[in-house]
Formats: sequence, C-alpha cells, structure tokens
Amino acid sequence: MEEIKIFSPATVANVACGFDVLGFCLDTIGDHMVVRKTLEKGIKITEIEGFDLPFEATENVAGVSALALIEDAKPNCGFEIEIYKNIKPGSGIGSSSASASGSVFAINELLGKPYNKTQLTYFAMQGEKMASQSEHADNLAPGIFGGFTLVKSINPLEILELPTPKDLYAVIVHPQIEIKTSEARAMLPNNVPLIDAIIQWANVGSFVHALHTSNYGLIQRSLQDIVIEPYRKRLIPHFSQVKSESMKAGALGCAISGSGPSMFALSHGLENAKKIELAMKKVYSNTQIDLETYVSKINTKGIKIL
Ligand SMILES: Nc1ncnc2c1ncn2[C@@H]1O[C@H](COP(=O)(O)OP(=O)(O)OP(=O)(O)O)[C@@H](O)[C@H]1O
Ligand SMILES: N[C@@H](CCO)C(=O)O
Repeated sequence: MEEIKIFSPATVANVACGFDVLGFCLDTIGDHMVVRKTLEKGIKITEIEGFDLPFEATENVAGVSALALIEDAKPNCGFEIEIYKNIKPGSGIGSSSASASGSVFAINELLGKPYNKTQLTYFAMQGEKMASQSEHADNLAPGIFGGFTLVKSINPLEILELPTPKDLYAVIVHPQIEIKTSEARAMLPNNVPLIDAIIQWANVGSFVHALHTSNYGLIQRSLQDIVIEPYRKRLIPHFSQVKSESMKAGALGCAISGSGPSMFALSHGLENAKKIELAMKKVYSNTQIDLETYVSKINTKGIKIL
C-alpha cells in the first residue's frame, strides 16, 4: 500500500472523575488525513485544511508523532501527510490528539503494521506532549483503541480497554472560544486534599464497574469531578447552567470535556440525548456565544480506514 486515507475521531478526556486517565471516542466528528509514502526520507506536511496550523513537521503534532515513529522504525521511505481538520484546535475534544494519533496509525498501516496500539499511543504521546507541554494519553488511547479506555500508567505505558454499554450516547456542546490545554493545566494545584482524593478515586472505580455491568444508575452516581472542575469551570461561560439544565433533561452526568471549553453529557438512549442537546442549546440561546453541538454514539472502533 502506497497511500491511505483515514478518519481520526474526536475524543473526550477525563470523563469527569478520571483526570488524565479516562477517555472515550466519538463517532460524529473527526478529521480526515491522507498519508502516502515518498522516495525522499523524512516527514512532510503538504496540506492542511480547516484551520491555520504549522506545516513544519517539528511544530505540528502530526509531524512530531510521525517523526518519533520513523526514528524507531527507520523505514526506507519517507511520508507526506495531508490534514483535513474538522476539530477546532483548543476545543477540548482532542483536536491535537486526532492529528497525533492519525499520523502514526496511518504510517503503521503503510509499513505493514509493525507496531501494536500501545506502541502507537506512545509515539502519538510525543506529539501531544508538544501541544500541551505535558505527557498524557487520555485523548490518544480512545482514538487508537476505540470505546472507553483507562490509561493505567504512562511509564511504562499501559492502556486498559473498557466496555461500552449498548445504549450509551454522548452529547457535546462546544462554545466557540479557545482554551489551550497547556494553560488549563497550569492553573491546577499541585496537591489534592485527601478527603477529595478519596471521593474522586471511589468515583473512578465505580464508573469502571458501572461500564462493565451496564449499570446506568451507577454511571450517574459516579460522574462527578470535585478535583479539577472547581478550578476550570470559571473558564467556560454558563458552565453551571449547562450542567444543571442537562441533568434536568435526563443526563447521566455533565462535565468539562478534556480541558474545555467543550462540555459533554452522557445519556441512556438517543431520544434522551437529543433532549439534552436542546437543553444545552437553550442555555446559550440569548447570548452572543456561537456554539456547535453534537450527539454521538460511543465509537467503539476508533480511527477508521476510509
Ligand atoms: N495538527 C494539529 N492539530 C491541532 N492542534 C495542533 C496541531 N499541531 C499543533 N497544534 C497546536 O496544539 C494546540 C492545541 O492543542 P490543545 O491540546 O491545546 O487543544 P485540543 O487538542 O483541542 O484540546 P484537548 O486536548 O483538551 O481536547 C494549538 O496551540 C495548536 O496550534
Ligand atoms: N487530561 C487532559 C486532557 C486535555 O488534553 C487535561 O484535562 O488537561
């Protein structure tokens, strides 16, 4: 194979209680990428559509992760990358992650799949590190593995695939402001009071159990974030109203997606998800804030070859 076209989906990191460890993959929004082999060695980004991003491979996360992979694989060829972006950078639904994971997934396919999904996540982390100035894989893993994932450890990298209850849907509201992950991380405290940590890790454990048992009531009781949300919610206009209106509309939970400004809600069933989407839109209807909303099935396959 000389050329490959892929869909690299948007993802939701943290999932309320699991800062830097939990994530899930969306279905209805993502970037397209075309990657082809070249005689000339190295990585070239030849096309970027949708948003203004660097073409220099060492400055674009897609290039940085691809360079990490070829440094290890030492292939006899190079690669050129075209990026067709739909996910706005700084949106909180894994824009940089979709590019970082998409390029390594595509190159791996073109090389005959020498690497497994965990190794691909490792290479993609090198790109993510540049964008957010810290190492985390909670957006990358669900894009590469699909479904819900838990990053058990980043050193050594270990990723657990979690089950997806059949009737679970996600609703995303994206107020059109930009929040850089690096800045949203810089505002967090270095220490967490033990009393808060106890509540948070109990929620992570019970959320994982709820996914395994398709226990929607327990999903609802586990989706809370008392560690990160108190700091970041002030970055997001109308955060508290979106949350309370979503819950009134039947959400299992509503929280910041990644580092924001997007917020997500989980829903038991599609009809209910549509009601939650309407409730979210209504909160912003009398404001000047532009927004996008999406209702999505949980994407259990991850990155897709087109
Ligand atoms: N291919 C790329 N796609 C998106 N952002 C990129 C890319 N290459 C470099 N960047 C830079 O990464 C930054 C955006 O990444 P950031 O992690 O802040 O946002 P995000 O990926 O949408 O958020 P989140 O990780 O919270 O979902 C921007 O500064 C952008 O210029
Ligand atoms: N876990 C990360 C996800 C965003 O990249 C954060 O919230 O900072």
